[in-house]
Amino acid sequence: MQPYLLAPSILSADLARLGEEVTHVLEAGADVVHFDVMDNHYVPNLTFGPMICQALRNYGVTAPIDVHLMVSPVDELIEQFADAGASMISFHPEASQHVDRSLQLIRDKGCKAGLVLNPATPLQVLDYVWDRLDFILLMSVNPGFGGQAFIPATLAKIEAVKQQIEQRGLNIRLAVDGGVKQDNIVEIAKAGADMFIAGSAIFGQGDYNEVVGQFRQKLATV
Ligand SMILES: O=C(CO)[C@H](O)[C@H](O)COP(=O)(O)O
Repeated sequence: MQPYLLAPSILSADLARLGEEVTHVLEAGADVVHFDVMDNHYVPNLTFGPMICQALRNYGVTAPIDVHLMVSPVDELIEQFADAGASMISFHPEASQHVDRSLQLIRDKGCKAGLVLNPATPLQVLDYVWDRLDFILLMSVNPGFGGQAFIPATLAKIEAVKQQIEQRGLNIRLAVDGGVKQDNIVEIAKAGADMFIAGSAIFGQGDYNEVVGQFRQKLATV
């Protein structure tokens, strides 16, 4: 497993120039494109559908696209995003009527499968589906908007999930999303995360070589 993955969230990109923005951030050394799908139902905001994912593939983006579904229900969009070029797909357990089936569907469609836990979601939702998971995404803000502050209680949760992954001897990536910045990424990595989703700390912050380089330098110290 590649040690640390940096996944810029396009929620904070200049959407009028999305193809260029994504290309630049990948050229600067980002690993994964994080795609926040919001339906104005599960969360009070509305963003991108599968057509935009397909448009990025048509534009020439070959990096993994990580689709975070903040929608309910989930199954139809799992199929559509997989067909549109997604590489990783995650959803919130409370948004699916049949979590086990939705996770299986993601793998059946050839993508990596993940569950997303909100800050107040207990870890018990992971029981009985550990073997269906390629990654777990811990939200460190409440979902729906970029630019929020990291919730400090998430650090203990990252440690607890990491411990369970190790105790079970599983090969599951642990991603953290929300309020991830240059000044807290080391603490988040030390707690056990190995994938970092950052929107407002990357897009719109000037030279992406410099910004992505700062994140990389911080991670190199862990
Ligand atoms: O899932 C999200 C919001 O629901 C975003 O990915 C997340 O908040 C990243 O944005 P920022 O880095 O600005 O906090």
